[in-house]
Amino acid sequence: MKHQKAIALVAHDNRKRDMIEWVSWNHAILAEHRLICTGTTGRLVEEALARNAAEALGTAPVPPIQKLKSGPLGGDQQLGALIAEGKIDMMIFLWDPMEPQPHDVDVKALLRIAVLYNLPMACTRSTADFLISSPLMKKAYAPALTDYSGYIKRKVDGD
Ligand SMILES: O=C(CO)COP(=O)(O)O
Repeated sequence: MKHQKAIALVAHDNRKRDMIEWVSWNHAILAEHRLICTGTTGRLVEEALARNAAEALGTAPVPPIQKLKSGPLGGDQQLGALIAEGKIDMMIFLWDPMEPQPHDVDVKALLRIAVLYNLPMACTRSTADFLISSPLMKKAYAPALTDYSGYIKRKVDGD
């Protein structure tokens, strides 16, 4: 991943306030990167950053924001596919530990694929603070990937 990072932002409904506060607080740093969000999170993030930018009289630019579908409508899966394609550099995913989601399987799949690809990922605001303030944010960085070639070449019934 290069200096400018593709940062995925996702928050469940009970965590959206946290996400909005976090992006507002980190507006200046986020402005140096690209944001990819699930639908509703993206709309709220965009509105919050636009509000901030207006208050700062245009001195804080709003970073480019790509909005995927809403999470339960396929957005989590779209994001998972982008991770598998190597198009996401890090993810802040504030998921709700107190309420089951209609798309629990998609949430689990997104978390799994992020771990599979050794993606820098924060699921709490405090970890997000550590990630965003890491010196690695300003550098190129290549997460070590597990070699799955043995798995890909394995013999299966029918080979
Ligand atoms: O459901 C989500 C993540 O699992 C988030 O989706 P929204 O950002 O569209 O609310």
